[in-house]
Amino acid sequence: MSPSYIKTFDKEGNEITTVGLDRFGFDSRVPLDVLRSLYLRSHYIISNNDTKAIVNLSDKEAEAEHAKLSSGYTLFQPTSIYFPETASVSYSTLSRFPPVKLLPLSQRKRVLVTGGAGFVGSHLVDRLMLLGHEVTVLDNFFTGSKTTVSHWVGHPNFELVRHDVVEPFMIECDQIYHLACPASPPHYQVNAVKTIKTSFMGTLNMLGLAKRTKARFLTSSTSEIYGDPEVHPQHEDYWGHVNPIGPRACYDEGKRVAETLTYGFQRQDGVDVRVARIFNTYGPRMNPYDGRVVSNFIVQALKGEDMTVYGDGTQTRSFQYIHDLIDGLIALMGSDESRPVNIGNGDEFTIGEFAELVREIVEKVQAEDGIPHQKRVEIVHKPMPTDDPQKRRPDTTRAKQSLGWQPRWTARMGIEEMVRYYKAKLAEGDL
Ligand SMILES: O=c1ccn([C@@H]2O[C@H](COP(=O)(O)OP(=O)(O)O[C@H]3OC[C@@H](O)[C@H](O)[C@H]3O)[C@@H](O)[C@H]2O)c(=O)[nH]1
Repeated sequence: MSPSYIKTFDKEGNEITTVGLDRFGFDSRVPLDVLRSLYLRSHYIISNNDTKAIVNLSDKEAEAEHAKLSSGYTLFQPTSIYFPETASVSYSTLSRFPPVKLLPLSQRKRVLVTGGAGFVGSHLVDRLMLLGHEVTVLDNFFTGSKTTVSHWVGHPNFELVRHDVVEPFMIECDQIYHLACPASPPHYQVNAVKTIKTSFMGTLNMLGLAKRTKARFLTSSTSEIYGDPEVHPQHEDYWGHVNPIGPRACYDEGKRVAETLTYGFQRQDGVDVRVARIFNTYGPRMNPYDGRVVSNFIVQALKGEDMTVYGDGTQTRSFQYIHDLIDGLIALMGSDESRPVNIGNGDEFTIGEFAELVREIVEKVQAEDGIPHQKRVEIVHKPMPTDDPQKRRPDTTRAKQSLGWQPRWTARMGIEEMVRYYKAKLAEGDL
């Protein structure tokens, strides 16, 4: 079956054609097709596993394939041509940028996104750009990549700056989304001192900037501030259960002190703050070697390798799709809610169950694309990492009451889209 038949339905069974919300006098909705056209490039859209057949599509055929998924937006695609004989890629710049809203100056915000070239940041940048804002991305490219936002380079509303937030940065802006920090346990543990320095000094610098410019400041906190929780599900008034000297502490405690700093600046200096506690999130543009569970499982299953469950697989997580998170972040920034808000999906899985779900979805997508069934991949067990939380599920009552926000994407729908994204990267030789 070709991707043209992909339809995405929300938890109530209604088709999802737009993402974003109409809240607080601000309509942040954009068509899903437009977003997809930014992360599923034309040669990524494939209908079989024969790499030569894919790359030999003429431009017109490739556009037609792509149009099935992102109807009407092929004009705005960069053409990246893969040459299998030499394993090289030829990139072109966009001939035209996707149309962005023409906002009156009074509504157009100057938005700074730290970590804007990361997984979450790049999806936020896509939204803010399409909505007509002026966006500056700060990134040191430690875990982020220029390719995630390269489709906006050259646009008059967009600026990309290589900068590490541990150093001060000056700019005039109206809003700051502070996302900069490695988020995957193997990445944030590889240089623990740098991680805590980023959380502390990076947040200090950005709060200083918010104080000077009177910008509204949103910091990306995490479910990890609850540690290995004794309260389930986790609501925002729970203070958490964190090992302050364990290998995860650089991140958990770093984010906790970032929250403390944020509310210090609010009380002391009147800075207008927002705190999003983000639960496990996945989606396209996650680095395939990021090391977190969703990307690991999908890439392993696609490559026919053993899927690695840590421990006995009875620990739980609740996974949210990237578009739901971005809806929540934009709604929170626009709202009057200055208390911390959990942004996450309440659908909880044991990691063992989740491995089986991912395996089943990968097999389904492969069958639809005519890939002959090979040997079923095995699920194997590896040692449990130290201090790995045993359970995690957000209580999102506050997000519902204060933001009118609830997640719409089911794990099945989100994983299926992410499988297609990685499958295409694999076919291109990019995995
Ligand atoms: O290959 C793998 C990877 C991970 N896992 C397990 O899957 C669970 C989830 O692990 P992840 O690494 O994806 O994420 P964690 O929940 O441990 O941490 C995450 O929490 C929320 C965010 O702030 C961060 O993105 C990240 O720190 C853990 O129990 C982990 O042990 C596997 O079983 N196999």
